[in-house]
Amino acid sequence: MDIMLPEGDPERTGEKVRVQDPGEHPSVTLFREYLRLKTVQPEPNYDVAVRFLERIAAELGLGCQKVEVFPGRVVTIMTWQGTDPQLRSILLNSHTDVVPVFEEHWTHNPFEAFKDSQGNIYARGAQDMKCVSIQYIEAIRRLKAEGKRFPRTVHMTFVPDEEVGGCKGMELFVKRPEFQALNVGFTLDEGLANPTDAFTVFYGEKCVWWIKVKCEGNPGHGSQFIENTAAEKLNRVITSLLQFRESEKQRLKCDEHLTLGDVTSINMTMLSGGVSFNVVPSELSAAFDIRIPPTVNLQAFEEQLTVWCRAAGEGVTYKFYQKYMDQTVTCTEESDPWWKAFSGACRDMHMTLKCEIFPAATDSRFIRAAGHPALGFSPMNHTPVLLHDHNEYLNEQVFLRGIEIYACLLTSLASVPPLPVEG
Ligand SMILES: CSCC[C@H](NC=O)C(=O)O
Ligand SMILES: [Zn+2]
Ligand SMILES: [Zn+2]
Repeated sequence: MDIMLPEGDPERTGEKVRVQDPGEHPSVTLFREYLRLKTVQPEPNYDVAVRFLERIAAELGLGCQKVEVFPGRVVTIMTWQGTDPQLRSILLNSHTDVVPVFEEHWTHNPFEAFKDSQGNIYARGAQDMKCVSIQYIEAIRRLKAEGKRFPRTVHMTFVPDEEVGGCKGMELFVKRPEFQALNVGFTLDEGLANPTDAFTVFYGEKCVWWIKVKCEGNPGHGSQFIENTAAEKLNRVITSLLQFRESEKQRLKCDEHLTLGDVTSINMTMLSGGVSFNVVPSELSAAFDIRIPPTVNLQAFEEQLTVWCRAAGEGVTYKFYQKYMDQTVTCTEESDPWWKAFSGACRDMHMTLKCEIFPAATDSRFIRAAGHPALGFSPMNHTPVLLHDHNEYLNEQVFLRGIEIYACLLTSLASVPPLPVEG
Protein backbone atom coordinates (compact mmCIF):
# COMPACT_ATOMS: atom_id res chain seq x y z
CA MET A 1 0.00 0.00 0.00
CA ASP A 2 1.45 3.32 -1.06
CA ILE A 3 -0.31 6.29 0.48
CA MET A 4 0.86 9.85 0.27
CA LEU A 5 -0.87 12.87 1.70
CA PRO A 6 -0.88 15.81 -0.70
CA GLU A 7 0.17 19.24 0.53
CA GLY A 8 -1.14 21.27 -2.42
CA ASP A 9 -4.28 21.13 -4.53
CA PRO A 10 -4.18 17.59 -5.98
CA GLU A 11 -5.89 18.61 -9.21
CA ARG A 12 -3.21 21.18 -9.90
CA THR A 13 -0.19 19.25 -8.72
CA GLY A 14 -1.12 15.72 -9.76
CA GLU A 15 -0.30 14.60 -6.20
CA LYS A 16 -3.06 12.25 -5.08
CA VAL A 17 -3.68 9.60 -2.51
CA ARG A 18 -2.90 6.41 -4.34
CA VAL A 19 -3.32 2.74 -3.59
CA GLN A 20 -0.97 0.15 -5.02
CA ASP A 21 -2.54 -2.10 -7.65
CA PRO A 22 -1.71 -5.56 -6.27
CA GLY A 23 -0.91 -6.95 -9.73
CA GLU A 24 1.46 -4.16 -10.69
CA HIS A 25 5.21 -4.08 -10.21
CA PRO A 26 5.99 -1.38 -7.58
CA SER A 27 8.55 0.22 -9.91
CA VAL A 28 5.80 0.70 -12.50
CA THR A 29 3.50 2.18 -9.86
CA LEU A 30 6.22 4.66 -8.88
CA PHE A 31 6.83 5.54 -12.55
CA ARG A 32 3.12 6.22 -13.07
CA GLU A 33 3.01 8.31 -9.92
CA TYR A 34 5.88 10.47 -11.21
CA LEU A 35 4.18 10.82 -14.61
CA ARG A 36 1.13 12.34 -12.91
CA LEU A 37 3.12 15.25 -11.47
CA LYS A 38 2.50 18.29 -13.66
CA THR A 39 6.01 19.44 -14.37
CA VAL A 40 4.83 20.60 -17.78
CA GLN A 41 6.28 23.65 -19.50
CA PRO A 42 5.73 26.59 -19.67
CA GLU A 43 4.71 26.62 -15.98
CA PRO A 44 6.04 23.43 -14.47
CA ASN A 45 5.18 22.64 -10.88
CA TYR A 46 8.69 21.84 -9.72
CA ASP A 47 7.87 21.91 -5.98
CA VAL A 48 5.83 18.76 -6.31
CA ALA A 49 8.68 16.96 -8.12
CA VAL A 50 11.27 18.03 -5.56
CA ARG A 51 9.03 16.76 -2.73
CA PHE A 52 8.59 13.45 -4.56
CA LEU A 53 12.35 13.07 -5.03
CA GLU A 54 13.13 13.98 -1.41
CA ARG A 55 10.69 11.31 -0.27
CA ILE A 56 12.46 8.71 -2.43
CA ALA A 57 15.93 9.73 -1.24
CA ALA A 58 14.78 9.26 2.37
CA GLU A 59 13.22 5.90 1.49
CA LEU A 60 16.45 4.68 -0.13
CA GLY A 61 18.72 6.13 2.52
CA LEU A 62 20.53 8.28 -0.05
CA GLY A 63 22.08 11.66 0.62
CA CYS A 64 19.91 14.44 -0.80
CA GLN A 65 20.99 17.94 -1.67
CA LYS A 66 19.07 20.78 -3.28
CA VAL A 67 20.78 23.51 -5.26
CA GLU A 68 18.69 26.49 -6.34
CA VAL A 69 20.54 27.59 -9.48
CA PHE A 70 17.98 30.32 -10.26
CA PRO A 71 14.98 31.51 -8.23
CA GLY A 72 12.48 28.64 -8.32
CA ARG A 73 14.84 26.38 -10.26
CA VAL A 74 16.15 23.62 -8.02
CA VAL A 75 18.53 20.80 -8.95
CA THR A 76 17.97 17.79 -6.68
CA ILE A 77 21.02 15.59 -6.13
CA MET A 78 20.86 12.09 -4.64
CA THR A 79 24.12 10.44 -3.69
CA TRP A 80 25.08 6.84 -3.15
CA GLN A 81 28.51 6.97 -1.62
CA GLY A 82 31.14 4.58 -3.01
CA THR A 83 33.65 2.59 -0.97
CA ASP A 84 36.45 4.69 -2.47
CA PRO A 85 34.90 8.18 -2.51
CA GLN A 86 38.12 9.83 -3.73
CA LEU A 87 37.57 8.25 -7.13
CA ARG A 88 35.65 10.16 -9.77
CA SER A 89 31.93 9.56 -9.66
CA ILE A 90 29.25 8.29 -12.01
CA LEU A 91 26.59 10.89 -12.74
CA LEU A 92 23.11 9.76 -13.76
CA ASN A 93 21.38 12.87 -15.07
CA SER A 94 17.75 13.44 -15.96
CA HIS A 95 15.46 16.45 -16.36
CA THR A 96 12.21 16.83 -14.46
CA ASP A 97 10.25 19.02 -16.89
CA VAL A 98 8.17 17.80 -19.84
CA VAL A 99 6.97 19.55 -22.99
CA PRO A 100 3.38 20.82 -23.39
CA VAL A 101 0.58 18.70 -24.86
CA PHE A 102 -2.23 19.20 -27.36
CA GLU A 103 -4.74 17.41 -25.19
CA GLU A 104 -7.37 17.08 -27.94
CA HIS A 105 -4.98 14.82 -29.89
CA TRP A 106 -4.45 12.40 -27.01
CA THR A 107 -6.52 9.23 -26.62
CA HIS A 108 -5.99 9.40 -22.81
CA ASN A 109 -5.34 12.22 -20.38
CA PRO A 110 -1.56 12.80 -20.72
CA PHE A 111 -1.21 13.30 -16.94
CA GLU A 112 -3.14 10.23 -15.85
CA ALA A 113 -0.56 7.63 -16.89
CA PHE A 114 -3.25 5.33 -18.26
CA LYS A 115 -2.07 1.75 -18.80
CA ASP A 116 -3.80 -0.28 -21.52
CA SER A 117 -4.30 -4.04 -21.64
CA GLN A 118 -0.90 -4.50 -23.36
CA GLY A 119 0.91 -2.62 -20.61
CA ASN A 120 1.51 0.54 -22.64
CA ILE A 121 1.64 3.54 -20.31
CA TYR A 122 0.45 6.75 -21.95
CA ALA A 123 1.72 10.01 -20.53
CA ARG A 124 3.73 13.11 -21.35
CA GLY A 125 7.22 12.24 -20.17
CA ALA A 126 6.77 8.46 -20.55
CA GLN A 127 9.79 8.50 -22.93
CA ASP A 128 11.19 11.98 -22.35
CA MET A 129 12.39 11.32 -19.73
CA LYS A 130 10.57 10.44 -16.53
CA CYS A 131 11.10 6.74 -17.36
CA VAL A 132 14.87 7.17 -17.10
CA SER A 133 14.70 9.03 -13.75
CA ILE A 134 12.69 6.22 -12.18
CA GLN A 135 14.83 3.53 -13.83
CA TYR A 136 17.96 5.06 -12.25
CA ILE A 137 16.22 5.15 -8.86
CA GLU A 138 14.88 1.61 -9.11
CA ALA A 139 18.22 0.21 -10.30
CA ILE A 140 19.90 1.71 -7.23
CA ARG A 141 17.09 0.48 -4.98
CA ARG A 142 17.64 -3.05 -6.33
CA LEU A 143 21.43 -2.98 -6.03
CA LYS A 144 21.20 -1.67 -2.46
CA ALA A 145 18.66 -4.34 -1.54
CA GLU A 146 21.10 -6.97 -2.83
CA GLY A 147 23.71 -5.53 -0.47
CA LYS A 148 25.94 -4.28 -3.30
CA ARG A 149 28.55 -1.56 -2.82
CA PHE A 150 30.87 -0.19 -5.50
CA PRO A 151 34.14 1.72 -5.35
CA ARG A 152 32.82 4.79 -7.18
CA THR A 153 30.17 7.13 -5.82
CA VAL A 154 26.98 7.39 -7.87
CA HIS A 155 25.11 10.69 -8.08
CA MET A 156 21.68 11.22 -9.59
CA THR A 157 20.83 14.76 -10.63
CA PHE A 158 17.26 15.86 -11.39
CA VAL A 159 17.41 19.09 -13.32
CA PRO A 160 14.76 21.68 -14.27
CA ASP A 161 14.19 23.46 -17.58
CA GLU A 162 15.95 21.16 -20.04
CA GLU A 163 13.03 21.48 -22.41
CA VAL A 164 13.46 25.24 -22.65
CA GLY A 165 17.19 25.17 -23.32
CA GLY A 166 18.66 24.66 -19.85
CA CYS A 167 19.76 28.27 -19.35
CA LYS A 168 18.11 28.30 -15.88
CA GLY A 169 19.04 24.68 -15.31
CA MET A 170 22.07 22.62 -16.32
CA GLU A 171 23.90 25.53 -17.96
CA LEU A 172 24.05 27.28 -14.57
CA PHE A 173 24.51 24.11 -12.54
CA VAL A 174 27.75 23.03 -14.27
CA LYS A 175 29.30 26.36 -13.22
CA ARG A 176 28.44 25.89 -9.53
CA PRO A 177 30.83 24.65 -6.81
CA GLU A 178 28.23 21.99 -5.92
CA PHE A 179 28.71 20.52 -9.41
CA GLN A 180 32.51 20.62 -9.09
CA ALA A 181 32.14 18.83 -5.76
CA LEU A 182 30.43 15.90 -7.51
CA ASN A 183 33.86 15.09 -9.00
CA VAL A 184 32.26 13.63 -12.12
CA GLY A 185 34.11 10.97 -14.07
CA PHE A 186 31.41 9.79 -16.43
CA THR A 187 27.78 10.72 -17.15
CA LEU A 188 24.68 9.05 -18.50
CA ASP A 189 21.85 11.23 -19.79
CA GLU A 190 18.86 10.83 -22.10
CA GLY A 191 18.76 9.25 -25.54
CA LEU A 192 15.93 8.17 -27.83
CA ALA A 193 13.77 5.09 -28.24
CA ASN A 194 14.59 2.61 -31.01
CA PRO A 195 11.79 0.74 -32.82
CA THR A 196 14.04 -2.27 -33.58
CA ASP A 197 15.73 -4.75 -31.25
CA ALA A 198 18.77 -2.42 -31.01
CA PHE A 199 19.44 0.38 -28.52
CA THR A 200 20.71 3.75 -29.69
CA VAL A 201 23.51 5.43 -27.77
CA PHE A 202 24.49 9.03 -28.44
CA TYR A 203 28.14 10.10 -28.06
CA GLY A 204 27.67 13.69 -29.18
CA GLU A 205 25.10 16.24 -30.30
CA LYS A 206 24.57 18.60 -33.15
CA CYS A 207 25.10 22.32 -32.52
CA VAL A 208 21.91 24.37 -32.43
CA TRP A 209 21.95 27.63 -34.36
CA TRP A 210 18.83 29.77 -34.40
CA ILE A 211 19.06 32.72 -36.77
CA LYS A 212 16.71 35.43 -37.92
CA VAL A 213 17.45 36.88 -41.34
CA LYS A 214 16.21 40.42 -41.82
CA CYS A 215 15.75 41.76 -45.33
CA GLU A 216 15.41 45.50 -45.95
CA GLY A 217 14.05 46.78 -49.22
CA ASN A 218 12.31 49.68 -50.93
CA PRO A 219 8.77 50.38 -49.70
CA GLY A 220 5.87 51.75 -51.73
CA HIS A 221 2.32 51.28 -52.98
CA GLY A 222 1.17 47.70 -53.43
CA SER A 223 0.05 48.40 -56.99
CA GLN A 224 3.57 49.24 -58.28
CA PHE A 225 6.60 47.27 -59.48
CA ILE A 226 8.93 48.57 -56.78
CA GLU A 227 12.62 47.71 -57.32
CA ASN A 228 14.68 45.78 -54.76
CA THR A 229 11.91 44.85 -52.36
CA ALA A 230 12.42 43.05 -49.08
CA ALA A 231 10.29 40.19 -50.44
CA GLU A 232 12.58 39.55 -53.44
CA LYS A 233 15.59 39.42 -51.14
CA LEU A 234 13.86 37.21 -48.62
CA ASN A 235 12.82 34.90 -51.46
CA ARG A 236 16.51 34.47 -52.43
CA VAL A 237 17.54 33.81 -48.82
CA ILE A 238 14.81 31.23 -48.35
CA THR A 239 15.67 29.56 -51.67
CA SER A 240 19.37 29.28 -50.78
CA LEU A 241 18.72 27.82 -47.35
CA LEU A 242 15.96 25.46 -48.46
CA GLN A 243 18.05 24.28 -51.43
CA PHE A 244 20.82 23.39 -49.01
CA ARG A 245 18.19 21.71 -46.82
CA GLU A 246 17.10 19.59 -49.78
CA SER A 247 20.66 18.57 -50.64
CA GLU A 248 21.31 17.46 -47.05
CA LYS A 249 18.00 15.61 -47.03
CA GLN A 250 18.98 13.75 -50.22
CA ARG A 251 22.46 13.02 -48.87
CA LEU A 252 20.86 11.38 -45.83
CA LYS A 253 18.37 9.46 -47.96
CA CYS A 254 20.95 8.11 -50.42
CA ASP A 255 23.51 6.85 -47.91
CA GLU A 256 22.32 4.11 -45.60
CA HIS A 257 25.32 4.66 -43.33
CA LEU A 258 24.16 8.18 -42.45
CA THR A 259 21.69 9.07 -39.71
CA LEU A 260 19.96 12.37 -38.98
CA GLY A 261 22.84 13.20 -36.65
CA ASP A 262 25.31 13.19 -39.56
CA VAL A 263 23.75 15.85 -41.80
CA THR A 264 22.88 19.51 -41.31
CA SER A 265 19.16 20.16 -40.97
CA ILE A 266 17.53 23.52 -41.68
CA ASN A 267 13.92 24.47 -41.13
CA MET A 268 12.26 27.81 -41.65
CA THR A 269 10.16 28.11 -38.51
CA MET A 270 8.83 31.70 -38.41
CA LEU A 271 8.04 34.47 -40.87
CA SER A 272 7.35 38.06 -39.93
CA GLY A 273 6.85 41.55 -41.33
CA GLY A 274 4.44 43.67 -43.31
CA VAL A 275 1.73 46.05 -42.19
CA SER A 276 -1.00 46.09 -44.83
CA PHE A 277 -2.13 44.36 -48.05
CA ASN A 278 -1.34 47.43 -50.16
CA VAL A 279 1.92 48.52 -48.60
CA VAL A 280 5.19 47.02 -49.87
CA PRO A 281 7.08 46.57 -46.58
CA SER A 282 10.53 47.96 -45.99
CA GLU A 283 11.43 44.92 -43.90
CA LEU A 284 10.65 41.19 -43.81
CA SER A 285 12.24 38.47 -41.67
CA ALA A 286 12.52 34.71 -41.56
CA ALA A 287 13.68 32.54 -38.67
CA PHE A 288 15.61 29.31 -39.19
CA ASP A 289 16.35 26.39 -36.87
CA ILE A 290 19.69 24.92 -37.97
CA ARG A 291 21.30 21.79 -36.49
CA ILE A 292 24.94 21.17 -37.37
CA PRO A 293 26.86 17.88 -36.88
CA PRO A 294 30.10 17.94 -34.86
CA THR A 295 32.09 17.07 -37.99
CA VAL A 296 31.15 20.30 -39.80
CA ASN A 297 33.54 23.27 -39.64
CA LEU A 298 31.39 25.91 -37.96
CA GLN A 299 33.43 28.85 -39.25
CA ALA A 300 33.12 27.64 -42.82
CA PHE A 301 29.39 27.11 -42.35
CA GLU A 302 28.92 30.63 -41.04
CA GLU A 303 30.84 31.97 -44.04
CA GLN A 304 28.40 30.13 -46.29
CA LEU A 305 25.50 31.81 -44.48
CA THR A 306 27.15 35.19 -45.05
CA VAL A 307 27.60 34.41 -48.75
CA TRP A 308 23.92 33.47 -49.13
CA CYS A 309 22.82 36.67 -47.40
CA ARG A 310 25.18 38.87 -49.43
CA ALA A 311 23.99 37.23 -52.66
CA ALA A 312 20.38 38.06 -51.74
CA GLY A 313 21.05 41.79 -52.03
CA GLU A 314 21.79 44.90 -50.01
CA GLY A 315 20.41 45.20 -46.51
CA VAL A 316 20.24 41.50 -45.76
CA THR A 317 21.56 40.75 -42.28
CA TYR A 318 21.20 37.98 -39.75
CA LYS A 319 21.19 37.77 -35.99
CA PHE A 320 21.83 34.75 -33.78
CA TYR A 321 19.33 33.72 -31.08
CA GLN A 322 21.23 30.50 -30.36
CA LYS A 323 24.77 29.81 -31.42
CA TYR A 324 26.20 26.71 -29.79
CA MET A 325 29.87 26.29 -30.68
CA ASP A 326 31.14 23.37 -28.58
CA GLN A 327 31.62 20.23 -30.70
CA THR A 328 33.04 17.92 -28.03
CA VAL A 329 32.18 14.26 -28.54
CA THR A 330 32.62 11.38 -26.09
CA CYS A 331 35.12 8.64 -26.92
CA THR A 332 33.65 5.31 -28.07
CA GLU A 333 36.87 3.37 -28.53
CA GLU A 334 37.56 0.14 -26.68
CA SER A 335 40.68 1.74 -25.23
CA ASP A 336 38.50 4.19 -23.27
CA PRO A 337 37.79 2.75 -19.80
CA TRP A 338 34.29 4.28 -19.55
CA TRP A 339 33.24 3.11 -23.00
CA LYS A 340 34.73 -0.30 -22.29
CA ALA A 341 32.66 -0.56 -19.09
CA PHE A 342 29.48 0.65 -20.81
CA SER A 343 29.75 -1.40 -24.00
CA GLY A 344 31.08 -4.45 -22.13
CA ALA A 345 28.02 -4.51 -19.87
CA CYS A 346 25.77 -4.15 -22.92
CA ARG A 347 27.58 -7.03 -24.62
CA ASP A 348 27.10 -9.20 -21.51
CA MET A 349 23.37 -8.48 -21.77
CA HIS A 350 23.43 -9.37 -25.52
CA MET A 351 22.28 -5.88 -26.44
CA THR A 352 22.93 -4.45 -29.91
CA LEU A 353 24.12 -0.83 -29.75
CA LYS A 354 23.87 1.79 -32.49
CA CYS A 355 26.22 4.74 -31.92
CA GLU A 356 24.89 8.03 -33.22
CA ILE A 357 25.01 11.80 -32.92
CA PHE A 358 21.92 13.19 -31.17
CA PRO A 359 19.89 15.20 -33.71
CA ALA A 360 18.66 17.80 -31.18
CA ALA A 361 20.10 19.32 -28.00
CA THR A 362 20.02 17.95 -24.44
CA ASP A 363 21.71 18.91 -21.18
CA SER A 364 24.57 16.55 -22.13
CA ARG A 365 26.04 19.36 -24.18
CA PHE A 366 26.81 21.37 -21.03
CA ILE A 367 28.36 18.33 -19.36
CA ARG A 368 30.55 17.55 -22.37
CA ALA A 369 31.54 21.21 -22.70
CA ALA A 370 32.56 21.17 -19.02
CA GLY A 371 35.02 18.41 -19.97
CA HIS A 372 33.20 15.29 -18.81
CA PRO A 373 32.40 12.31 -21.02
CA ALA A 374 28.66 11.71 -21.41
CA LEU A 375 26.52 9.20 -23.27
CA GLY A 376 22.88 9.77 -24.18
CA PHE A 377 21.06 6.52 -23.55
CA SER A 378 17.42 5.71 -22.81
CA PRO A 379 16.95 1.94 -22.68
CA MET A 380 13.84 1.72 -24.87
CA ASN A 381 14.07 -0.76 -27.75
CA HIS A 382 11.05 -2.11 -29.66
CA THR A 383 9.53 1.34 -29.07
CA PRO A 384 8.57 4.04 -31.59
CA VAL A 385 10.22 7.44 -31.06
CA LEU A 386 7.39 9.51 -29.56
CA LEU A 387 9.14 12.22 -27.61
CA HIS A 388 7.29 15.55 -27.84
CA ASP A 389 4.58 13.73 -29.86
CA HIS A 390 0.91 13.06 -29.14
CA ASN A 391 0.16 9.80 -27.29
CA GLU A 392 3.69 9.37 -25.99
CA TYR A 393 3.89 5.96 -24.31
CA LEU A 394 6.23 3.31 -22.99
CA ASN A 395 5.49 -0.35 -22.43
CA GLU A 396 5.87 -1.49 -18.81
CA GLN A 397 7.96 -4.55 -19.77
CA VAL A 398 10.38 -2.35 -21.73
CA PHE A 399 10.48 -0.02 -18.73
CA LEU A 400 11.22 -2.88 -16.32
CA ARG A 401 13.96 -4.30 -18.55
CA GLY A 402 15.53 -0.84 -18.49
CA ILE A 403 15.92 -1.11 -14.72
CA GLU A 404 17.86 -4.36 -15.13
CA ILE A 405 19.98 -2.73 -17.82
CA TYR A 406 20.86 0.20 -15.56
CA ALA A 407 21.61 -2.13 -12.64
CA CYS A 408 24.12 -3.96 -14.85
CA LEU A 409 25.58 -0.75 -16.37
CA LEU A 410 25.98 0.82 -12.97
CA THR A 411 27.70 -2.27 -11.56
CA SER A 412 30.20 -2.02 -14.39
CA LEU A 413 30.68 1.77 -14.45
CA ALA A 414 30.94 2.25 -10.69
CA SER A 415 33.62 -0.46 -10.62
CA VAL A 416 35.91 1.02 -13.30
CA PRO A 417 39.40 0.68 -11.75
CA PRO A 418 41.24 3.87 -10.82
CA LEU A 419 42.35 5.77 -13.93
CA PRO A 420 45.98 6.91 -14.29
CA VAL A 421 44.85 10.49 -13.49
CA GLU A 422 43.24 9.25 -10.28
CA GLY A 423 46.60 8.00 -9.05
C1 LIG B 1 18.80 25.61 -27.89
S1 LIG B 1 18.07 24.81 -26.65
C2 LIG B 1 16.92 23.76 -27.39
C3 LIG B 1 16.78 22.50 -26.68
C4 LIG B 1 15.75 21.59 -27.25
N1 LIG B 1 15.83 20.35 -26.55
C5 LIG B 1 14.87 19.42 -26.65
O1 LIG B 1 14.00 19.39 -27.48
C6 LIG B 1 15.98 21.43 -28.75
O2 LIG B 1 15.31 22.12 -29.51
O3 LIG B 1 16.80 20.61 -29.18
ZN1 LIG C 1 14.46 15.15 -22.74
ZN1 LIG D 1 12.44 16.77 -24.79
